[in-house]
Amino acid sequence: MLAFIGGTGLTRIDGLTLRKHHAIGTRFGDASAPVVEGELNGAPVLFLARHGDPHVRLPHQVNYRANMLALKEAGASEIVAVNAVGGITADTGALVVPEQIIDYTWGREATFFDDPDEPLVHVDFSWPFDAALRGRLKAALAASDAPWVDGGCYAATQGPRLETAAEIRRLEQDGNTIVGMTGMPEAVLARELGLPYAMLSLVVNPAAGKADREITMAEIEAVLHGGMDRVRKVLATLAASSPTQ
Ligand SMILES: CSC[C@H]1O[C@H](OP(=O)(O)O)[C@H](O)[C@@H]1O
Ligand code: HPA
Repeated sequence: MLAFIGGTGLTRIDGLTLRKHHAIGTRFGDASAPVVEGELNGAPVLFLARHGDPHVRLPHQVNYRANMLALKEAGASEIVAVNAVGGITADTGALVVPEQIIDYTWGREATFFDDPDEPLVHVDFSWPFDAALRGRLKAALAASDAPWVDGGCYAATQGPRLETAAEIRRLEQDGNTIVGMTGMPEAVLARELGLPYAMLSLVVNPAAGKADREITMAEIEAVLHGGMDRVRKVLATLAASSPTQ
């Protein structure tokens, strides 16, 4: 089943008809919220609120391993993760389907291979996002009237504070185009579980130093409101066009 992870501004999906809740405890603890199973645009889907419902867990407090395992146990066969991001070179309001990711987080539980008695696998992560799933996501975006960007690199920072202007300059020199706090270890855990994973990122503010003003939650929330409505439409188009599994 196609699964969605919603982040800031996407704690629930309007239009998702509820079938059941999976309250799954994993060997790593509980997921942020029960996994919702339902129907979106006539298609079966799963949904998980990354930060909980209501949104209570900060990015460094999310139990990413429990979230990903709970989705797999609920029947996820592929995952589209939605993120709010700052724009380094991408414009505010744009939807981005990144092609690469760089991990600047620290101290997070970032692997399932933590048991010395179990065989260790060094997963290939050259191309962190699934090409076929990205392709279907891009087709859904092309059918929408939303401005969107194909490609770019997501910088995963530790948070919960926003970055300094100097940090953003460094991230830009590294080749990053957008910045958020949750892409890692989520993306690599999906890879370790063998789940195709792609990200749909909404640019909610110019990254630090990219506009001549401070970043305020009020400006972010103003963009989130309309932006997540566009995201919901894209997800509904994607669900309806996805092979049922
Ligand atoms: C200023 S909002 C920061 C918050 O929003 C993003 O969350 P998510 O990726 O779950 O949409 C960002 O990573 C931070 O957690
Ligand atoms: N930086 C990091 N994460 C974010 C930002 C940002 O500017 N905006 C939304 N999430």
